[in-house]
Amino acid sequence: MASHFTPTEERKEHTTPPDAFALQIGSDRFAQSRFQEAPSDPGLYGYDPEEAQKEEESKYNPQTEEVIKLVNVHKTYLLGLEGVPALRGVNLSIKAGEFITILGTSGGGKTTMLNIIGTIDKPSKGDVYICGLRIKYSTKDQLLASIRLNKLGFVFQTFNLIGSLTALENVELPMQLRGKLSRDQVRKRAVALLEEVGLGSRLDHFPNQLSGGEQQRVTIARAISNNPSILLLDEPTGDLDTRSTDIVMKILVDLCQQKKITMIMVTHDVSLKSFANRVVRMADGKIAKIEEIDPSIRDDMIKHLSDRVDLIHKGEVKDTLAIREGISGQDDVKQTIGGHGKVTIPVNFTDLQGIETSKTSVRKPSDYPVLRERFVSPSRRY
Ligand SMILES: Nc1ncnc2c1ncn2[C@@H]1O[C@H](COP(=O)(O)OP(=O)(O)OP(=O)(O)O)[C@@H](O)[C@H]1O
Repeated sequence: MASHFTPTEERKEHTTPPDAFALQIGSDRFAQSRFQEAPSDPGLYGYDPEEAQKEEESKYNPQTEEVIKLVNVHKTYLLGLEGVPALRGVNLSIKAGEFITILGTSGGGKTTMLNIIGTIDKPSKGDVYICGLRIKYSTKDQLLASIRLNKLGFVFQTFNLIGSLTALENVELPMQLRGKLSRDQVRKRAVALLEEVGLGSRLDHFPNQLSGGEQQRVTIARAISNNPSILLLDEPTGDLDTRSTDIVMKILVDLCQQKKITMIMVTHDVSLKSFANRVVRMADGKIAKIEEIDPSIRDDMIKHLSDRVDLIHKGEVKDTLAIREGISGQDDVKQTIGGHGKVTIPVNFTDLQGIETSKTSVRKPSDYPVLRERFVSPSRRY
C-alpha cells in the first residue's frame, strides 16, 4: 500500500491528532480509504481556517434545516492505478429525528455513504452538510474530529468495545474524552445509560462476560453518551439472534422517537426496513429508490416489536423453527414459497405455500435472526 502514498498524503496522515472517536471504529477500511482517496480537484487540498470557523459557527436550526444534506456527492477510491467509483452523484436530505434505513446490493455504496456522513471519509466531489456545517475534501481533520465527538454516535456490527474495560468504563470513555463533565457526573450518566438499555446489573462486567446482544447494548449506551444528534448504524443487528435483534431495535426506535436522535441504519435485513420513516435503496454508487414507509404500517411494526420485547422480558419467548426472508443481492426478486421446488419449507409452514417473497431460507432462531411467520403473511407490506 505504501507505494500509493503521495508525500503530501503521508505527511497529512502523520500530523493527524489522536481521534476520540477512533474507539468506536473497528474498520481497517477507514485507515485504507484515507490513504487511497482520489480527489477530483487537487486544488482543494488548501485549507482556509477562517472559512471553517465561519462554517462552524453557522446557525443551524433543526426545525427548518436538514440535519444531513448530501449534494451531488462522489467518492472514488484508488486501487493501484485505477479509480473505483463508490459513489456517483448522491443527493439526499435527512430531517432531524428521521429514521432512515439504507438497503441495497453488495458494493452499492452503502457503507461509503455512511462513512461520508460520519466524516470518516471525505467526498471526492460534492458537498456534505452535517447540522449545517459544510464538509468538503479540504475540511481539516480537527474540525471533523470535533463534529464526530459532539454530533455523531457510531454503532457497528462488530461491537468494538475495549476488552480491558468494564461496561461502565466503556460508556464513560467518550464523556471523559470530551471533558465537559466532572468525574462524578460522568459516572452517574454512564450508570443511567446502562440502566436505560437494561444493563443496570452488568456494570462491572467485561465485554467477554456479556452476550452479543448485551455488548451491542453497551455500544449503544456508549454511542449516545455525548448526546449525539445523529446515530450511524452499520448492520447493528448483523451478528445478533432474533431476541437480541428485537431488544436492540426497540432501544433504537425509542431513542429516535423519545430523544429525537436521527437514525441512519445500513442493513441487509429487509425485515427491519419498516421501522424507518424512509428506506433508501442503493445500487452502483447511486440512490436507486427512496421509499416512504406508511406511518400506520410503521406504528404497527413498532407496536408488535414492543409486544415481543415485553414477552422476551417476561421470559415467554420460546425458540422455535421459523422462516426467514433470505438475504440476496436482489431484494426485489420474488419467489414462491413451496412452489415447484423454489423455496423448500418444513411442514409446519405449509400455510405459507404459494406466498410471494424474496429469496427465503429456514433456519433455527439460535443460528440466525429469523423472520417470524407474521412477516411473511400475504398482507406483508414489503
Ligand atoms: N477503501 C477502499 N478502497 C477501494 N475500493 C473501495 C474501498 N472501500 C469501498 N470500495 C469499493 O467501493 C464500492 C462500494 O463499496 P461499499 O462498501 O460502500 O458498498 P456496500 O454497499 O456497503 O457493500 P456491502 O453491502 O457489500 O457492504 C465497492 O466497489 C467497493 O469495492
